[in-house]
Amino acid sequence: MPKIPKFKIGLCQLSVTSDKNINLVRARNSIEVAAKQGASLVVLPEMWNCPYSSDLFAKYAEDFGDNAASLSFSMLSEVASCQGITIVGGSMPEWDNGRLYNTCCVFGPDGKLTAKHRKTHLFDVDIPGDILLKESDTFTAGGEPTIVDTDVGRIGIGICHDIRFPELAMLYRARGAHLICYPGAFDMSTGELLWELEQRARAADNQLFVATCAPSRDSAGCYTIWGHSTLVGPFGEIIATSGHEETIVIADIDYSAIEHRRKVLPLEKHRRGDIYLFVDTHEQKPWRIES
Ligand SMILES: O=C(O)CCC(=O)C(=O)O
Repeated sequence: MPKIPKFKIGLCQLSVTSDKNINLVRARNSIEVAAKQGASLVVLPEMWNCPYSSDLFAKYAEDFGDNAASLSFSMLSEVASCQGITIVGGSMPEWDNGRLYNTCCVFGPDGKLTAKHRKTHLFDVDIPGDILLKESDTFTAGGEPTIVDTDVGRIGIGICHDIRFPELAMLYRARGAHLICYPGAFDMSTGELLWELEQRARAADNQLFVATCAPSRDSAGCYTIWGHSTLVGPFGEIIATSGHEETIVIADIDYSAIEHRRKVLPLEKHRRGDIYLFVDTHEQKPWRIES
């Protein structure tokens, strides 16, 4: 069990502009307000410091290896330590050795980086008359799942399209995650139908908490964002959610609900591994839990 079984989470749904400095100031303010309202874990949206636009990712990207040069990285680290909170830092475009990644950095209450997740499933989509996007033209996909022990429990990280893959969430559950955080930026075409469904499915199937955080609809970028940052409990129930405008969702998490749900409905015992295979990639790859 984590050090704090009960705590408040803050989901900062931010309006992203084309001015990175403004985005940094807004994100910092929002994190501070969430912390003042009692949040010990704050989650930011996918691409909170850069408009969601393939032609801009490279321009806004920073190299997190050289902390001093990365304004966004330093800001998150500093505000985490000033407020004494854990931050799941949404995602930002990252340069590393000439490659561009869509990356989520997690910071502990001492301001230290505890984990880094690079979006593993890139969003390549072509729905005629609706949406055409090929993230893989711009980004390199991350090669690893990311699970991290924090002051507020064991957290698995996914970014947006990663939520569509139940296998990743199953893996996090198998490794003892209490909560999966998915910074995301679903657009209007798949958002209305699937954003909530995917979150509730990942939470209900795995009997754990799922938190998502998106930019607000008025954000700059190449497509219109659905919004609706949400916290879902281990029975698939929506605990708190938002509309599409800039806001902060503050909600209580009580991890004893996980134990309770798993006791009254022991899905792990019902699982029929004899008729289907749950491939635990732990067998194939050494597993690393960051802390
Ligand atoms: O999977 C989807 O429908 C949306 C994914 C997405 O918007 C993203 O990964 O940025």
